[in-house]
Amino acid sequence: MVCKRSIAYSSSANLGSGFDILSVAHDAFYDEVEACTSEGGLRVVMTDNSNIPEDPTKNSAGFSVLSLMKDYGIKEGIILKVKKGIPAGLGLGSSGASAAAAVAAVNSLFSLGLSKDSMVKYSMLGEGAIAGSPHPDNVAASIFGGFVAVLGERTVNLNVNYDFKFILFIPSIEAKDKTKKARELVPKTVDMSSYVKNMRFGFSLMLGLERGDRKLISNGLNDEIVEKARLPMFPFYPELKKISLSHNAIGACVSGAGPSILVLVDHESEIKAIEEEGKKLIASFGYSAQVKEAKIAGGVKVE
Ligand SMILES: Nc1ncnc2c1ncn2[C@@H]1O[C@H](COP(=O)(O)OP(=O)(O)O)[C@@H](O)[C@H]1O
Ligand SMILES: N[C@@H](CCOP(=O)(O)O)C(=O)O
Repeated sequence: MVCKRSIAYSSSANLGSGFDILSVAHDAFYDEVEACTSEGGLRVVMTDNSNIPEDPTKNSAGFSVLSLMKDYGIKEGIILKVKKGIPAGLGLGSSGASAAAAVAAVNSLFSLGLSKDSMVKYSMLGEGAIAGSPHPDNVAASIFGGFVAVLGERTVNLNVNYDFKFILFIPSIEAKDKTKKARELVPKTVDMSSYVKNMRFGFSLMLGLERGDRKLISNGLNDEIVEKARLPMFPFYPELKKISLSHNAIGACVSGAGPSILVLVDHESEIKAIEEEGKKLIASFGYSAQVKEAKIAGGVKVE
């Protein structure tokens, strides 16, 4: 039996107006996957007591590897041992990280020579299997690391020239098939005024990161379309954003499809006040919340 072990970090996708395009990997949590050769077929073993399905067609890691095995004619059996470190269903790219780690481990186990873009392609198929439609942003961040923009079949890392860190508010809201449901709320058409506003936000964020311009980053962390359509899933978000900005956060946005909220802070921000008042606000809506500080993380690592 030959094995390869990989780890992939959590991520926050969309980053305001970058729905299915922008994402960032952070060191808040990570998943581990060990891929070992074995007897015929593919087996997925969840090595913790998470209630995540072990049926490979219903597991983001399993589905991605099944697609890889088919396309590369891999006849040998594989066992995927998935150790979840990223809580599922909370907007932290949990399903995406498992898929990314699994694809990277199998790529190394069979020396397939996949490019990072190819690993994104296969990992996002796993996302599609559980969220109803494949979205590449979480997996791209887990694979490439840092801030990424998924531009079709190619993912590009954004240059970041500003020193900040993240506060993640992680409410304990259980919602089965959360991202699938959230994606059903996204409008099929948008009006030109919202489209133009969102393009402005997206360009502002990317240019702000590149130029190290705090005001541009702050202006970029907004969204007129998807966050608004999904607001019932995280009703505390508008007030939480106001509190964060009142204590000089750089900006705040929904982490992926939520319910977690990502706040960017720096040396000018009153971090403790943001954390304490934000937690109190979420509690006033009837939810407890974990508050976790994090920094930008690197890409998937294979031992
Ligand atoms: N390997 C996996 N890791 C995490 N969730 C998985 C995995 N495979 C399937 N799932 C399912 O995907 C859902 C969580 O993914 P999703 O709704 O996209 O939320 P998030 O990506 O924010 O964790 C859960 O219903 C979970 O059972
Ligand atoms: N672009 C996707 C991102 C989903 O992120 P997750 O961490 O909530 O799975 C979407 O917004 O649907």
